[in-house]
Amino acid sequence: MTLLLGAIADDYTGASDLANTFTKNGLRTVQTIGIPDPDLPLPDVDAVVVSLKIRSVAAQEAVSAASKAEAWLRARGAIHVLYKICSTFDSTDAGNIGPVTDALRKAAGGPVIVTPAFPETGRTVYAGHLFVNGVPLNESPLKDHPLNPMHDANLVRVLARQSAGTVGLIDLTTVAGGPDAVSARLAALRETGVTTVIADAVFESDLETLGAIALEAPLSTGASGLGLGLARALVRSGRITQSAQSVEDTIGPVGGLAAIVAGSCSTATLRQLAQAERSMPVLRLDPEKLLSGPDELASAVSWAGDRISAGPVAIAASADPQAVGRVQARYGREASGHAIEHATSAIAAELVFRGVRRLVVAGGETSGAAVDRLGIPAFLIGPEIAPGVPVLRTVGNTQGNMLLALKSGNFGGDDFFAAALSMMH
Ligand SMILES: Nc1ncnc2c1ncn2[C@@H]1O[C@H](COP(=O)(O)OP(=O)(O)O)[C@@H](O)[C@H]1O
Ligand SMILES: O=C(O)[C@@H](O)C(=O)COP(=O)(O)O
Repeated sequence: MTLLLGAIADDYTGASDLANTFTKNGLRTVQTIGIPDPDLPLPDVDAVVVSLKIRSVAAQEAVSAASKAEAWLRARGAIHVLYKICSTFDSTDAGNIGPVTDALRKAAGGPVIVTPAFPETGRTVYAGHLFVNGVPLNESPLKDHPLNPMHDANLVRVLARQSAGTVGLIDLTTVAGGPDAVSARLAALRETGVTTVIADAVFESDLETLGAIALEAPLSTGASGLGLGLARALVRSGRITQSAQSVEDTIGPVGGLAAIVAGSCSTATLRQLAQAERSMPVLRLDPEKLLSGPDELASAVSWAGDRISAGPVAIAASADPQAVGRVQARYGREASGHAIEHATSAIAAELVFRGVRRLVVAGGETSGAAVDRLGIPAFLIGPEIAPGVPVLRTVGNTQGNMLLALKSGNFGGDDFFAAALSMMH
């Protein structure tokens, strides 16, 4: 397999978001789960997004996994590698955006452009500060994230705390000045020893400028907005010779039963579950019971078994910040997160065992755990359900063709679940 653009995503929902962006912008793209087995039958593509589950692991583990993925992508011809992070910069002072970018930039030089801007979903960066739907990051729902609550909107500061290098800023005026202005600013920052730059971006045109400059370097770090800029720059460069196949042709119906499993506690997911309750059976798991033994899991599977042949069902661990806080106070943040991911992934696997072939999973970590448990090695990218969330078709899994949607916690409108199921046949 040869490719032009490589990406390493720090979680699986983020990977499907980026793969969707690449596809929409003209690149034939496949999403792999980790480094694929050499025997896995993958189509010819322009871009591969290697999905890792490294957003919330120890920094050294993240660096090691990302470095191996980068070596694999470069060995297959990637002229540029994008380290795909969350558009809400999900991380802690221990990492992992800084440590992974530092490790990958060692071979790549710098300064490396970093921007989580993704205007289509309301993520903009101005004066180095991240806004989520017009609200500073630290005032947005991300302040209550169960694993990485974000308390500082100043990304230069946030990245500096988790980076061994020196972090600078390319401001919006410079970006609006176009590629030459950005290049000149990068050269000036390089002279002063800056290794990594947060780049402002408010409009897609800003990301086109940044993508064009980033593509001239071996590495960048960002969300789907930067992915859009890179993809468009690559298409403009004339190096993409075949048009991306119509996404509807890529997938096709799979039949089977349908279900939703949710572990995301994001505001958007909570609203979507409330809306789903009006049209389908929704089981709210009791996290305390989930954490204290196998009974809650078994009764969830039996609840679904009684209903699922009549139509889609949803099973959710999701809870509001107060309830999440109570669980975390009792069991610890990481321990409760992992235990609930374990439970939701076990439920997803049981549902698939009972005939579910169309599965929507809400939550990044939740999706990672479920996809790993199902042993899915790769996905083809189908039509977009909502910005950042495509229909995915499995490749190389033992259960036969399945359709999945991996929904990032904060993505999708209130009717997302019904919209997703209506596109997955
Ligand atoms: N009721 C709950 N109490 C505490 N933690 C929970 C609860 N429900 C889910 N979680 C955990 O919260 C985390 C949500 O993260 P994730 O799946 O990445 O969602 P998002 O995409 O919204 O960030 C997971 O680790 C999940 O297991
Ligand atoms: O960039 C984004 O916002 C998404 O692609 C993403 O990574 C979201 O992560 P989760 O909300 O944890 O799914």
